[in-house]
Amino acid sequence: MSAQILDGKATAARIKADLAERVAALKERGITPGLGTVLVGDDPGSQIYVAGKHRDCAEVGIASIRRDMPDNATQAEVEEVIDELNASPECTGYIVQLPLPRHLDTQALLERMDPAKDADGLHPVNLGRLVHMVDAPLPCTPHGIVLLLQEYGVPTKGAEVVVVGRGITVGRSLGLLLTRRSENATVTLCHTGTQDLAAHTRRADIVVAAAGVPHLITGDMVKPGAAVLDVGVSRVEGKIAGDVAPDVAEVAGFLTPNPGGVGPMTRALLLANVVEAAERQAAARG
Ligand SMILES: Nc1nc2c(c(=O)[nH]1)N[C@@H](CN(C=O)c1ccc(C(=O)N[C@@H](CCC(=O)O)C(=O)O)cc1)CN2
Repeated sequence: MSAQILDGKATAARIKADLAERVAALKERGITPGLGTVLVGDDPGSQIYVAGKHRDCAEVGIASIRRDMPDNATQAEVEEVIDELNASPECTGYIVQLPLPRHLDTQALLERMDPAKDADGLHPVNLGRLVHMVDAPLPCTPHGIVLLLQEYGVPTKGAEVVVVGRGITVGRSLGLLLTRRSENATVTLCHTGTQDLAAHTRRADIVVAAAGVPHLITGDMVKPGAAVLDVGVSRVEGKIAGDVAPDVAEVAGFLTPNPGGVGPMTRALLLANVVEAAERQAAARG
């Protein structure tokens, strides 16, 4: 048996085609959505992701605003850029690319952002809204995962989901999304303190691996027929290695490729947050 591929690239292309139409409609009303990115330092992965985000913007007609800063940028310098984007009428929404260099206070910078311009859905106000099940921009990777499961008819209602990794961009936020009444999954969040990871993953209908540990999830840790989503990205000898080992394809029922699975969905859902923010601003204008 070989798993059915959950094709994030193809699904993201459909989402982007729909967004391009919505952007065209906004432009007819004189509104051009703009995405800002704040990138500090020269982390190779972050450089690739930010470049991809701006390529996507060009594809759907969203204006790009890039603020690249050196690795030794100070907290005050990054705060100044955040203040500028908060005030900029051209910037509908923006992101601070993570991770930031260690000398910067990530939490303070995220909190300084205008929550109405938080295109990542990672501002504490927006995460708080998600906890309260109130409308807010959703974190991009978790949202992309939920849509990818829906696209391929993988049921979440009543499903046992094991998420490996408790980071805010994926694991913790995904737990919030999947336990909404609309998804109704039962979620176990595993992390470095989990005693017997395999005992959890073997029970799961859906496994989401977001630990950043190459080939952490192996075929013997997966229930036959389960859906396995590989979020982890490690660069080993210049090549991408996911958290999921190749032998999982022989056991799983559904599997995301990596690259080409969750990554493109993350980028598409970022654009969706920008377009939705622009539509909200247009509605407020009347
Ligand atoms: N502010 C944020 N920082 C980070 C986030 C995030 O959602 N917001 N998530 C990750 C990285 N990430 C988004 O920025 C991201 C990861 C992967 C991809 C992607 O398209 N990957 C491609 C492969 C690209 C390559 O490495 O060659 C794929 O999977 O096909 C996009 C965005 C951490 N930081």
